[in-house]
Amino acid sequence: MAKTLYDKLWDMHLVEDRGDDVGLIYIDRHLVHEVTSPQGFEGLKMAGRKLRRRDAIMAVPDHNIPTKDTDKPNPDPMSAMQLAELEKNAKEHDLEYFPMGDSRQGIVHVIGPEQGFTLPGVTIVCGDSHSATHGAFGAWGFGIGSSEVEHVMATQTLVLKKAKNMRVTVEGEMPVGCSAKDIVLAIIGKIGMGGGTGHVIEFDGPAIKALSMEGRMTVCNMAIEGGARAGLIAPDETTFEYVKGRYLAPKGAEWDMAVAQWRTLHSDEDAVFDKEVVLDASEIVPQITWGTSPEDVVPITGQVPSPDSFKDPNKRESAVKALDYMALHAGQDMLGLKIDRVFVGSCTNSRIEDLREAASVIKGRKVADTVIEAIIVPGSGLVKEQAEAEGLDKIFIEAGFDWREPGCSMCLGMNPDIAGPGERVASTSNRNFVGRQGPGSRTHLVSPAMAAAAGIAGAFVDVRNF
Ligand SMILES: CC(C)[C@H](C(=O)O)[C@@H](O)C(=O)O
Ligand code: SF4
Repeated sequence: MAKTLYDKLWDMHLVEDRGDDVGLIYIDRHLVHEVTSPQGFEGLKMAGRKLRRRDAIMAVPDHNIPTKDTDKPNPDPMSAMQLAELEKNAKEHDLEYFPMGDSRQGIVHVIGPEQGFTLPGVTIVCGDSHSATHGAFGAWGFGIGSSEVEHVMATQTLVLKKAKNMRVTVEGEMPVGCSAKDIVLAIIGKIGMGGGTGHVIEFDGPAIKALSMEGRMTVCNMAIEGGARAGLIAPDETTFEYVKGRYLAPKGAEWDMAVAQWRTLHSDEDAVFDKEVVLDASEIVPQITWGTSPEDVVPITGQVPSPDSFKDPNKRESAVKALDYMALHAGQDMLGLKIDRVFVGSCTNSRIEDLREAASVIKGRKVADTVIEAIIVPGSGLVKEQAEAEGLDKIFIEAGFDWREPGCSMCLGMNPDIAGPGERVASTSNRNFVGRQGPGSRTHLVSPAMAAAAGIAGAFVDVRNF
């Protein structure tokens, strides 16, 4: 029977079929950060169990760390505790661990791929919802809860219910001024935040295949915001080229064997999907969110919708609340909306290509006087080094942007990088939930180019003619 890529990944990792689409699944890789791992390590200890495979874990601090004054003690005692706990556990279990200041340190979803820890065909989990990012490699990456973290540590397996298959095909060619972020925001705008519920989404089509690995990671990263359990893109030459030579990538004869196997990782021609969605990339306009859910998205040339335009009464009610929280009114133009802060970073948009995209807009210009702070936060120490080798840091600093150390930063209010109440942020992150970037903060999700342009103009502009 014809199989989808997800079917193949499921079958490859099925240890035991428990019937009714439930299976015991082998987990190849486990990424660990300071927020969701302490309970797992503690539980393991309490139960008197050992780590099943220490070599299957890569540990890194990212959420709770500051991105400046990193030589000073962490200002938040709770964060300091979590970080110390991670370090202690990493040492105790002799894990591959990249502490702050190590160039290999960064956001889990950036460093996994960078180190060749993320490979096509593997199952890769993390106590973190954006683990879908790794699907860009044709890896089955998904987020797990704290008790599952412990289960994986102890057994290297999970009992899972098989998800349904969904395919999002993006036809055509992406217009100039748009990037992967605009594609994925447009997809979420179309399918809604529940559109992928119960499904694994495979992204396919010429516009997806044309993306770099960085772009593919941006798309898969946000699969979860469309409700999906995971996002996938079949590996191809672009994937192999990215992976080749990385620290944990197979070498020599093993590389050739691996590539031969990876070439089989695609949906069969006649595979049937439970749900299919098709989009035309050439119709995509730079996207911007207006509300408090990633599905609340419009083209930059659009207006804030009226709550009355939603058929679903719950959606209508949440739109009223969102407009109130965001201090926007129905019919208002997105163009020209004034901003207070810029955040370029997060596991969605902090890779080298994202920084190049921002730099190309920023070059030779200055941050608007009205902007309180504009920060650019590389996803890892290696991204930072690469950006500096290309001189991007100079472009940012000369323009008045703050060039930071790697971490999750202003993506969420778990470290010193927060926006104040009522402040409007042009942000390249993935969630615009109420209070996400600090209590009362107002987030607008955009691409790196759009965020950079907003910083220069002091307001949202259409980067296509900026
Ligand atoms: C802190 C962590 C558990 C959380 C997640 O699971 O995604 C965070 O990374 C986020 O993006 O909200
Ligand atoms: S960058 Fe944001 S979305 Fe990504 S792992 Fe960190 S907090 Fe979560």
